[in-house]
Amino acid sequence: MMVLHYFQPVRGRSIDDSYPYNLNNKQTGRAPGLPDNNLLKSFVADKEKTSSVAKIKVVVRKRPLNKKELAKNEEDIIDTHSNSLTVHETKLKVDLTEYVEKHEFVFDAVLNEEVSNDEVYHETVEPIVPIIFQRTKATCFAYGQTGSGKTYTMKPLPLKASRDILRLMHHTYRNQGFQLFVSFFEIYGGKLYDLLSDRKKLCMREDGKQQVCIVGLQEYKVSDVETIKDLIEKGSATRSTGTTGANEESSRSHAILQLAIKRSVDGNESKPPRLVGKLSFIDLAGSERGADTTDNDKQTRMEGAEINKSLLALKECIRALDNDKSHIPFRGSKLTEVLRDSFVGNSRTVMVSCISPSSGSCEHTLNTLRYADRVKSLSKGNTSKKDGLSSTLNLKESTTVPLSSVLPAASTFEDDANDAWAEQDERDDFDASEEDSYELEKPIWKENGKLEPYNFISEDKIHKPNGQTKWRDMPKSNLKNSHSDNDLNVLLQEEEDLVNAHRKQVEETMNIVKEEMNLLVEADQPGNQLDDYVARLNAILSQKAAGILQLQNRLAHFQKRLKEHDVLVSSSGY
Ligand SMILES: Nc1ncnc2c1ncn2[C@@H]1O[C@H](COP(=O)(O)OP(=O)(O)OP(=O)(O)O)[C@@H](O)[C@H]1O
Repeated sequence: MMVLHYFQPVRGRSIDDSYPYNLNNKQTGRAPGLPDNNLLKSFVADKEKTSSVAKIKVVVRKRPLNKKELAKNEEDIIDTHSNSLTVHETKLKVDLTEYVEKHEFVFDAVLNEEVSNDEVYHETVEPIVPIIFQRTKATCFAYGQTGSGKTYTMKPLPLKASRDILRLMHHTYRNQGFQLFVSFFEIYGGKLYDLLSDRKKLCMREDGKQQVCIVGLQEYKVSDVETIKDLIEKGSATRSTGTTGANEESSRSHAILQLAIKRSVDGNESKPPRLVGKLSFIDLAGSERGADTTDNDKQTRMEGAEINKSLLALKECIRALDNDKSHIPFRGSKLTEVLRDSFVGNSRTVMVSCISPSSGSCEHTLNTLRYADRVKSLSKGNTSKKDGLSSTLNLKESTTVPLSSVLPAASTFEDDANDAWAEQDERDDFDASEEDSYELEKPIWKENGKLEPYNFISEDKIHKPNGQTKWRDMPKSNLKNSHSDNDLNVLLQEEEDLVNAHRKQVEETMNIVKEEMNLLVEADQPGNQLDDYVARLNAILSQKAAGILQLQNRLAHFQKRLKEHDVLVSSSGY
């Protein structure tokens, strides 16, 4: 079956389609660092252009074939066009002759192996930098199998973004009290560690408005690019890496680097500055690492299971949004709790799907592209068109809904916009009778050096409320939530097990078919033993039937579990 995917991009912007804020625009002839202020001002003032930045943008990046792949004579099976690509998958017919199945995908942008990291930045993050000053939270994350180029793609982006943020602060927004803060942490084995503070363990708390706060996370106030570079290098060196078959420097954790823009209230520097906007960069652990569960090493197996869980939870959140569910299971994993901001309110999300071009990675590449397709379909106002032969993994057009309209009581952009500068006051409205509430610690606020850790909330100084912001532990004790979320975790694992069992069954079927073909060839030979033929055919048919029955049972069990989960979720009031 030929699987065709026809999607129209929400907004297709070619590499050269410059907009007023293009600090490095060769066509303007201006040196980098000398932006055209009039153009910048008009751009920033122009709300329409700001809102034209797509809510979810999905970009695919294909890397070149690496030495290992070339040595194995693996072929490049991906053709890229301006914003579409074709995967040429080699398959076997029943008579064992080869044929090529073409899979076509269309995304907001497709970047081929010749595209530089500068161009990746231009296409992905550069358009969202100015709107961070407009009370927006934006997230950029890379997704893809181990060794597909996620880290290679993500690593340069924060530095480029902070360079542009600082330029805006020093030119367009000069003397307006904006400050830039950097933090960097990782999620490893379901736990959070501060990469800028000797991997100090962190914990998450949530306020009454479901705003997630990472307790103990060090934020550094920065005012120059060199310092940011040092911080990024320090954090990256601290990150957990290991070796997989595909990549010697494989990421075993999800790394999250955040650039927060804050502003002092009424120019009063003694008060803690308030958050204006935030840009988060997430380098996800390899999606294929989750499948590393057969590894002999227990540690690696556990890591694989954890990564699996978080990537499945991410998929589940996307599916819940897609299916118009009122309950979005953000609490399925630490990753989705952290990513929550990316999906609610006035947020922008850029997903870069990294793919390997090699024939040996075809299955993983198709999985990555289907995942990207799914995320793309969530885009507000998406006008996806699909061929009648679309894969079942594609989404129904009618299910495309604005993300903010399906979310629970998380704060919306409208809330923020109405009272952005009074965010602190809003938090004070949190019900003081809540148990486990905490006071916001006064910031450790020094101006004597260029690198200033700004400890938003220090774990060891948390104490009971006396009128300031209250925080509480992530509501594990909330039976209603924890019940359905624990159940969800089990369900996520069962879903993955089902898909793996299905995959295995298909592989077994292929082997059986080969055996059958041989048997038929032998049956046509003169002097063939009929008894032997009958016995072997019998065995083959029994093996086929047993495989199908086993998969049917597993499927029936999973369907039952899905129903139970839905009942549980609806009975818990979501
Ligand atoms: N577009 C590219 N151009 C040139 N080399 C690339 C490109 N993308 C990736 N590479 C190289 O491929 C290798 C694997 O890339 P990378 O470490 O970024 O993969 P990854 O997806 O982050 O893997 P993991 O999930 O295991 O951490 C690296 O040596 C990197 O330099």
